[in-house]
Amino acid sequence: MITVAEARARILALLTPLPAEPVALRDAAGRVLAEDIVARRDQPPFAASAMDGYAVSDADARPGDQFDVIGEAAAGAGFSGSVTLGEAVRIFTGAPVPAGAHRVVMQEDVTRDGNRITLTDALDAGMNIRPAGGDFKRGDRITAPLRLGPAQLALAAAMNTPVVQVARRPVVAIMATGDELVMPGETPGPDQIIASNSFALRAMCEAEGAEVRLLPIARDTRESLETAFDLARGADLLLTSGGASVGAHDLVGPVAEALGMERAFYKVLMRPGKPLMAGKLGDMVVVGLPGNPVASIVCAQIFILPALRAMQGLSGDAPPEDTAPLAAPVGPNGPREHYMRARLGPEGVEIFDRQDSSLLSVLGAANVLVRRDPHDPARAAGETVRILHI
Ligand SMILES: Nc1nc2c(c(=O)[nH]1)N[C@H]1C(S)=C(S)[C@@H](COP(=O)(O)OP(=O)(O)OC[C@H]3O[C@@H](n4cnc5c(N)ncnc54)[C@H](O)[C@@H]3O)O[C@H]1N2
Ligand code: MOO
Repeated sequence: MITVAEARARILALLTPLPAEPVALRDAAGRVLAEDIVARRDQPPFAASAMDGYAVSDADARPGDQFDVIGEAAAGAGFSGSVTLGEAVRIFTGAPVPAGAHRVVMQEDVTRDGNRITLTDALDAGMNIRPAGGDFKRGDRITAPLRLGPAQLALAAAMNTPVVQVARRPVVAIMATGDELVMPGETPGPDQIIASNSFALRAMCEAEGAEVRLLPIARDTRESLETAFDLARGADLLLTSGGASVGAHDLVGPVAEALGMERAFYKVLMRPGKPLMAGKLGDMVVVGLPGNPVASIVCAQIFILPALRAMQGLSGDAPPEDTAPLAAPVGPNGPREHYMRARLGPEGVEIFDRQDSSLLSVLGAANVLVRRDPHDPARAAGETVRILHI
């Protein structure tokens, strides 16, 4: 059996980075930038007022000083003349500061009588003027690769970029397998349960930028699995769940290999997730996730999310970790790297007693996974452990 790190490296080695495509900025939220965005202008393009008030030329005006208001500068409609000593221009936030003005006095600091204003308060240290190019300058860049969040989208817009080059979305086909499965809302037979894994997998993949195709449930027969593999054609990545173990009905690996899949590995030294399998079928990467719900979700967290990031040009490294003190002691770990369901609270991290990989209720109550090395010894309360936020 290979280690988790080795399995992740082998999956990454199967992947091909996705090509770039142009996308309208309004549709680019969450997409991964494939080419730098270059600012086409300075921001602000002119020295701009930071306040509603009066632009004056005397930067050192004192209480009692008076000015004649000679015009107005609004956002979008500046004042074309210039300001000299003893003069003021009524100005609003975002308006270009007129030539000759060196300070904007807040309107709260003056009284106005007709076209004459009198400074009533001592001036602030700041001039209330945003210099031209103070935010960014023409030629400044948003550097790829980078996932475009709200701040980056607004920055790209301000840089006057209507279209961006982003990595194509990975197309992920998800195939649940098993005679025991029916979809939520259907009526299960006496020996059946409701399929749940695809819902978590779909949500996780979509949150990572993928376009997901949910395939019909494949039954535990060669024919049904072959049909489902056929329906997966064209996907960049196929995720199967279930049928990965060693039972007589666990046919996913054998069918995939009969169809031509080259296997990269089968079985990983981890818990949950031991019967993980990966390979390549034509251009499609196939990852066979274990059927146990928690195992499939933990494997997606540890292997699939990094893979999707790597396909889009981001790092395929292990998910980021944090540390936290244990709220209660925990026994020694076995021979596999263990991802234990736990809850991080003010008292530290509480590892749940029940760690069976079928328990979705326990996973649902968890907000972290505690990652423990193989044969990690028993740990006392207060000792620091590594956690992954989920
Ligand atoms: N003799 C051995 N038996 C098992 C081993 C082993 O090493 N030797 N490994 C165990 C481990 S660990 C796991 S994990 C499971 C994985 O088995 P499969 O991937 O073949 O999964 P299934 O048998 O199809 O299902 C396991 C379990 O999960 C339920 N399931 C499956 N798919 C779904 C779904 N889409 N939604 C909800 N629940 C699902 C299924 O009904 C089973 O209860 O094998 C162990 N056995
Ligand atoms: O290791 Mo299996 O993936 O727990 O239940």
